[in-house]
Amino acid sequence: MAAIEIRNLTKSFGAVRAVNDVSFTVAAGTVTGYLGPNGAGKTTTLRSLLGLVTPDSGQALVNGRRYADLVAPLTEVGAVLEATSFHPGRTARNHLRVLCTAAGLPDVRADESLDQVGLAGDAGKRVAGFSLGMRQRLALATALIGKPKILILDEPANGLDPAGIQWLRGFLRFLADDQGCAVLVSSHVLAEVEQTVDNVVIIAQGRMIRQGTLAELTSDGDRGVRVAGAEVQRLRARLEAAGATVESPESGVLLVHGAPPETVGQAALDEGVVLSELVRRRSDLERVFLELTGEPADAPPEGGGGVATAEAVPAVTETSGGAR
Ligand SMILES: Nc1ncnc2c1ncn2[C@@H]1O[C@H](COP(=O)(O)OP(=O)(O)OP(=O)(O)O)[C@@H](O)[C@H]1O
Repeated sequence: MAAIEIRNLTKSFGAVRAVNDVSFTVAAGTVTGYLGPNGAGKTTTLRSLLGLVTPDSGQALVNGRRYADLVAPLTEVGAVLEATSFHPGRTARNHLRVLCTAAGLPDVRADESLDQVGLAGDAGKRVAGFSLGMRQRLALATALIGKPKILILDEPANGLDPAGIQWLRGFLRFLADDQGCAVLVSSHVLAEVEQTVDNVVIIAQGRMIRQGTLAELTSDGDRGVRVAGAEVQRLRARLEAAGATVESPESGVLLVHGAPPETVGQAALDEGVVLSELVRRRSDLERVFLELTGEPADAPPEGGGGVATAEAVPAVTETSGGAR
């Protein structure tokens, strides 16, 4: 039984079909990125898992049951939803202690959870003075209070600075690898999750477009081998004879499809051609994501309803071979 199971989930709000026949599972010890542009249906799916949205049809199950049927939900599932609100006058510690009391958990879990998310030094401070990033960490501490083995996180990186995002990546891997948790994390910013997740589920306009392992989703975007050098044209005939398709997008550059880098390198060696560059051009998840969601892959990121991308991550990653 999968820790998280979404089975043929469908939910409409009036005329808007927010989620349309979506199915996927998340296993213990893995992190799944739930990706899609704004309004894709991610939050509706996650809220269905937490019993906050009633599906029109299909199921959203945790440990094989509906959230409403869990006996001690906080010990099975922890969640961070968007726009989590806290009582501003309460300290972080008191906020969590209230939760401990309500859930029948020992008070000590409040400080332990704050420690886990790096807020131990802020336990006695009022939440009113917390930055957005600190609130996100507090929300995560809230999710962890019952030591659940399932984490459902809606855009948890919102408001975190680069160091905070780095910390979150490591923390999610720790939860999956060391604690055996099943982690489902939504995002519309690919760069936030692509270094963290094992599996990816992509939705757009309520429909699931693609799912698979990160490796599967990035390997099928092979964009050829780029080879450069003053005499590189001399390789063309040999490569074409080997069955490759060769383009020359600019002087001194060949783009080779249908041949691995080794074949291109061997051709250069055999012909005695000096190379200044030899790289396998491969799509990263971002390019795959943009293509799948119907956005022009080379377009700059849009604001508003578009897909956000991080400036630090180029739209095209060029690697010199090797599986990621
Ligand atoms: N309670 C609601 N009432 C009416 N429409 C809703 C409601 N919740 C979601 N929707 C609509 O359903 C669609 C999917 O929204 P949802 O919040 O699930 O998407 P999302 O992928 O989480 O987007 P975002 O990243 O912007 O939160 C959107 O068109 C949204 O306007």
